[in-house]
Amino acid sequence: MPEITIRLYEGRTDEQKQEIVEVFTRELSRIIDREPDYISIEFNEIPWDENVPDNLKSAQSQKQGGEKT
Ligand SMILES: O=C(O)/C=C/C=C(\O)C(=O)O
Repeated sequence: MPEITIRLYEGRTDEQKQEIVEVFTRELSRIIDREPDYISIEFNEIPWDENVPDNLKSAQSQKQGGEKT
């Protein structure tokens, strides 16, 4: 079965992951002409390191700030 494994930093939102699943499933299905039900997407969430992007750091700060109020 076609399977995609995506490495992502921890902290990506459920909405982002859902969109990734929808887009990658749709596009792989289209490209290989295979029903979407056969396609599997796995997320491999990795700890932050020195390369974590600023937009993810900002999103986490805003989220934590929002949780405190
Ligand atoms: O380098 C990796 O294996 C993974 C990187 C992940 C990101 O860049 C991200 O989640 O933005």
